[in-house]
Amino acid sequence: MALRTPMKKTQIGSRDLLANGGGCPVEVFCRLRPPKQNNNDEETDNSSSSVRISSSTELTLYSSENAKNGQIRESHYEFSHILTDDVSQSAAFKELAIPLLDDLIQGKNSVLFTYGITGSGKTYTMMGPLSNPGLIPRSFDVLFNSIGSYLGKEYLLRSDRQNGYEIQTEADILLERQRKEIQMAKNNNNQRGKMPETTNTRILDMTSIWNAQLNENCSYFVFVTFVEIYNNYIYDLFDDDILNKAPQSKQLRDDNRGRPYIRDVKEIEVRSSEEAIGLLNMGLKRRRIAHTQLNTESSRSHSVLSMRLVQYHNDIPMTSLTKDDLITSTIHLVDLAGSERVNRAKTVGERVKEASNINSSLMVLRQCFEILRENQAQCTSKMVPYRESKLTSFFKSYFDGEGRIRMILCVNPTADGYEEIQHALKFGELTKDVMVPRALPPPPPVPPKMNRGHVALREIDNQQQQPSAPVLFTEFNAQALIAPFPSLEYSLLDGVGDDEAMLTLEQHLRRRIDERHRLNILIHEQHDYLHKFTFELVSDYDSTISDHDELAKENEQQSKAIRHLQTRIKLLEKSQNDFYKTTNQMERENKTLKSKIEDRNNEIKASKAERRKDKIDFENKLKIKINELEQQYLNELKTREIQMRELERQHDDKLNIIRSMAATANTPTNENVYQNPLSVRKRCPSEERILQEASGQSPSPRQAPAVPPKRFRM
Ligand SMILES: Nc1ncnc2c1ncn2[C@@H]1O[C@H](COP(=O)(O)OP(=O)(O)OP(=O)(O)O)[C@@H](O)[C@H]1O
Repeated sequence: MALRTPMKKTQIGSRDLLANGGGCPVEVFCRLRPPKQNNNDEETDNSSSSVRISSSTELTLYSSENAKNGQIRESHYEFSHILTDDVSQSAAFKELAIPLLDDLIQGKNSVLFTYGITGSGKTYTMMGPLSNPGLIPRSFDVLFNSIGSYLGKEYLLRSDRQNGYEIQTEADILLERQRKEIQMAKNNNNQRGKMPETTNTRILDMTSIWNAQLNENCSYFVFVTFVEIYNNYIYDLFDDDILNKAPQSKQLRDDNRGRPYIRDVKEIEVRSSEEAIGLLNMGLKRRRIAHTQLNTESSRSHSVLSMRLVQYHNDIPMTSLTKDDLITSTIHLVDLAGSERVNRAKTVGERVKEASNINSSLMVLRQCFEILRENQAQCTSKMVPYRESKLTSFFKSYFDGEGRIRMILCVNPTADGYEEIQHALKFGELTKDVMVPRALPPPPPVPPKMNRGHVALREIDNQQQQPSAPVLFTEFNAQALIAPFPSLEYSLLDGVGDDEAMLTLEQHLRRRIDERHRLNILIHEQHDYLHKFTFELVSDYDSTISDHDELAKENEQQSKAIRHLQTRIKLLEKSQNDFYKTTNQMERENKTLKSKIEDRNNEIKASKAERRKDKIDFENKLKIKINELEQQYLNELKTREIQMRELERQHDDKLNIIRSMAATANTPTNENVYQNPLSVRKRCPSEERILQEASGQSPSPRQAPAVPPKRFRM
């Protein structure tokens, strides 16, 4: 049984491989960002440095501000290749990613980092805008242009979430398909009414890779994972959990071959580049939402997109396909967080913690490269501190030769300060000098020749195998090795010279030779079995040890957390006691205040009752007074009436006198004189006055009766 996954054990020893000429350098590319077109751009104004390219691999950095001694500062750097600011996205992709995709199809692994200060163009290089896509979208395009016609049966493979794949039965495949269809229907329902996202404006890369390893007789499967490392915690961007206010971080584990993987990470099979980009956009959207919820910045985290290609030879019938027949290869595309220092970014509070976490993880990356370089240059074996950050722990096996490492150093010469650029360039140059063991090519994806009998046998084998039994050990046959070997029959030597005896001797010797040959093969086979068995045992042992270490670490961390929590509980208990005391005190004060309020309320009630009584007294007095006044007025009114009547009567009298006088005046004078002696008598003064009034003369004004004004007392 062949172990066909292209994995090289880390325990083999990177130094041995390097010593045997199996090393290859970390490739570092420098990509310069063009200045912004806008002339008012602040970045251009603040420029304190400039870059001059001397050749396709060398550049010089100048400072536009003089150093203390008055000299212009300059420093010189060399890289694997320099991509000037006029290099297009498509050209950059061809230079940086096509060789890695070629490796991927050949079953080899690789990792590509973008490193640089914030705003230097890392995300532009990785993702790019829709109209000018970067490495990730183009990689998906080109991968599917190349292997799209040879995709294997959908859902045949499923990630076991432990860095491997399970082979699904027909029933599982059907179930999975139904599950996905239901999910899609749900999504469509949710999407109904919403504006569709505009993905149709994306420019597609039509490049396709052909290489000798692209075997048309193979079936290919593409899986994707997308995670971010933020504050030294790993979060799965495909996990719905990421949208929670407190998303769960994922743990790193070593698989049974010593390769680190993210436990329980969601690995999704994709069938086209559109599907992959859709997923990627969903991940980025979730990342933005999660960071908005947590009030953090997404550019302060490292993001890792992993594309995994799984292949197997079509000659292997699906029913007898096993995990060992699968060849897996991966490209990790890593967009590192900005490498600026805390002071430069003017960070405060939570941001300082973020910045120092970023700095420390980038610092550990730098230290790993530094120590690797030192170990290689001086033949020392200093321990490389991979485990000090999640980023380096995850890529540990790459430093030991699991695959090719490339780094793109992004630089914005017109905006970033001289020292910051110098820092980044120095890191790039240091990295370039590091050698990593060359990844061993995987065995070609050609299946062992099997006839129908073999296949049938294999299926019977599969049925008989206990799932938990170590497969290789069951194949070890010690009995066969100690089976009796035909001994040399010396009696046959007696007949030497006789043709027949010679023939018998020859046959006997041939049998012995054949038997020896068969035994040799058997020994080799058994040796191989034992070797692999031991290898698996060692791997198991290593992973158990690393699990144990991890658990011990976790245990220690949890004990620390428990101690911390106990201290907090004590503090909380103390403050709770204080709180109780204060509450009791306040309750007492509250009671006193309540009784005071009650007294006051009683006083208020009494005073209200008194007032009400006063009011009633007053109203009664008022009524009496009003009655008195009414009586007084009525009396006065009566007096006036009497006076008026008197006046009226006097008036009538006067009128009568006037009438009689008028009647006297109209009769003949003599007769009247004789008949009415009054007509000649002298008139009294009142008659005189009445006469005057009647003849139109104004009488002297009469005095109004002097009535004093009445005053009312209430
Ligand atoms: N090669 C380039 N050509 C044109 N524009 C570029 C290039 N590189 C970067 N830019 C522009 O520069 C700006 C900043 O780039 P980008 O967001 O990629 O920086 P970054 O290094 O990823 O920053 P951060 O660390 O904050 O994520 C963007 O507007 C981008 O469009």
